[in-house]
Amino acid sequence: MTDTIAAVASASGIGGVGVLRISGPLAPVIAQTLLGREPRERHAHYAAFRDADDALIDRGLLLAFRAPRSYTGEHVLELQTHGSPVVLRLLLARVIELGARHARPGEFSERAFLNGKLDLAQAEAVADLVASGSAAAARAAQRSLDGEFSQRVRALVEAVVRLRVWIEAAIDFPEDEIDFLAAPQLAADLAALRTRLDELLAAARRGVRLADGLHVVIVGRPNVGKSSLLNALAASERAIVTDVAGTTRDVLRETLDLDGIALTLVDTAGLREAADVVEREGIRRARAELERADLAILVSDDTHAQEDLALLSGLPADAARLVVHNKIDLAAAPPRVERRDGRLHLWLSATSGIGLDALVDELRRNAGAEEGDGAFSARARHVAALERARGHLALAADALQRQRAGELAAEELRQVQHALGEITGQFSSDDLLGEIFASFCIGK
Ligand SMILES: Nc1nc2c(c(=O)[nH]1)N(C=O)[C@@H](CNc1ccc(C(=O)N[C@@H](CCC(=O)O)C(=O)O)cc1)CN2
Ligand SMILES: Nc1nc2c(ncn2[C@@H]2O[C@H](COP(=O)(O)OP(=O)(O)OP(=O)(O)O)[C@@H](O)[C@H]2O)c(=O)[nH]1
Ligand SMILES: [Mg+2]
Repeated sequence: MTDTIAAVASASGIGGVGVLRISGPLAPVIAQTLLGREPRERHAHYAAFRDADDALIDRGLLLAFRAPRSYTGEHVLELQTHGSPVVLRLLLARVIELGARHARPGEFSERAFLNGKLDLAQAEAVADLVASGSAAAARAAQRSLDGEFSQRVRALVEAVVRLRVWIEAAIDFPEDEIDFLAAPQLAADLAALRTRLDELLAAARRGVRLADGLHVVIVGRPNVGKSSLLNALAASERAIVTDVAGTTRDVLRETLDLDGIALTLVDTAGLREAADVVEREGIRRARAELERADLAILVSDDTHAQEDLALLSGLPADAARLVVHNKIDLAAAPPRVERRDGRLHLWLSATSGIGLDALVDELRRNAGAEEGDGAFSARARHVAALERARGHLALAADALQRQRAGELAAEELRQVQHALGEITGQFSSDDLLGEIFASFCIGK
C-alpha cells in the first residue's frame, strides 16, 4: 500500500494564498477530520483548520478529489490558506500528525506518471513549464504537456512496430524470406520512417533551445567592443568597458528575455596571445564556452577588420554564424546586413546603438521565435534517445538492404522502439525516474 504524501505546493515566502497538497489513501480521512464531515468531491468547502488541541490555525478552502479523478490519480486533498509560511508550516505539521509524510521533490508528478495520468515527457514538461523563463518557453512546454511531442513519438513507435511485424512474419517463412525483405514497399516504409525520425529530431533540438534558451557566446580580439555589445543587448552596464585591451578576463553571463525568447549571452576575454596568466586563463575559458555555444558572435572592429576576421577559421563552424562589424560610427558608415560564405555579417555600433535592431532580429530568429505555433519543449535526454533511435534505424536499413538479414533488422528495430519508449517512459528504470523527478520542486 502506498503512503500519503503532503507538501506546500505554492511558492515559498509570503503570498496572497498558500496551497497545501496531500495525495494518497489517507487524504479522505484527513479531509473528514479537518472539515468535521465528509467533503463533497471537487467542491470548495470553507473550513476552519484546527490543530490537535482545537486551536484555530486558519480558515480557508478545502478541496477534495477522489481517485482516480485527480492530478496524481490518487485521492487528493488541497487546503488553501492565507499565504503565510508560518500558517502553512503549522497546517503541514497537523497533516503529518494525521498520518501523511513529507513529499519528496516531484513526488506528486511521479505518482501521476506511475498512475498513467501523464507520460514521462509530459511530466518533464510540467517541470519545464514551471521553470520557463519566457513566454515562448512557457508556450512550448504547454504543448509538450498537452501531449504534442508524446503523440509524435508514439506515432513513430507504431510505424516501427508495423515494420517489425512485417519482418518477423518474413522470418517465419524462411523460403519466402528474401522476397519479402526485398519488397519495394518495405524499403519505402523504412525511408519514410527515417525522414519522420529526422524531422522529430530537428524539432526536439529546437525544443531544447526553447526550454533552455539560446546559448550565445560573444568572441573576438581584445578591444573590439564585445563587452559594449553585451551591455547594449542587455540594456544595462553589466560588463566593464574600457579602452584598455584585455579588460574582460572572466566569463560573464547575462540572461535576457528578448521579447519572449530566453537567451543566455556570454561575454568573454579577448582572444590573443597573452603573456599574463590571468588573461590566459580567461582566454581558455572563452574557448571552453565556445565549445558549448549554440551560436557564436564574432565581433570585429570595422576600422581594422583584417586581423579580426582571421579568427573565424579557428571557431567552431556550426556555431560561428554571425559576424558583427562594430564601431561603424567612427567611419560614419551606415548600418547594413550581408550574407557571405554562409554567415551573416552585420555592421553596427554597440555604443551608439545603430544597426543593433537587425542583430536582435537575428538572435530572435535563431532562438526559434519564428517556429511560432507547433513548437514544443524537449530535453537533452530526448534528443539523445532520438539520436540512438536513428542509429539503430540506420543499422536496420543496412541489415535489410545490404545483408537481407531479417533477424538482425528486427532486432535493430526493437532497439529503435526501445529508445523511443524511453522518451515517453514506456521503458524506464528507477534510476532514470529518480534522476528526473529529483530535479522538480517540492510540492510539484
Ligand atoms: N489548485 C490546483 N491548481 C492546479 C493544480 C493543482 O494540483 N491544484 N495543478 C497541478 O499541477 C494544475 C492542474 N492540473 C490538474 C490536472 C488534473 C486534475 C484532475 O482533477 N484530473 C481528473 C479530472 C479531469 C477532468 O475532469 O477532466 C482526471 O484526470 O481524472 C486536476 C488538476 C494547475 N493548477
Ligand atoms: N566609437 C565606438 N567605440 C566603441 C564601440 N564599441 C566599443 N567601443 C569602445 O571600444 C573600447 C573597448 O570596448 P570593450 O567593450 O571594452 O571591448 P572588449 O572587446 O570587451 O575588450 P576586452 O574585454 O578588452 O577584450 C571602449 O573604449 C569602448 O567604449 C562603438 O560601437 N563605437
Ligand atoms: Mg570586454
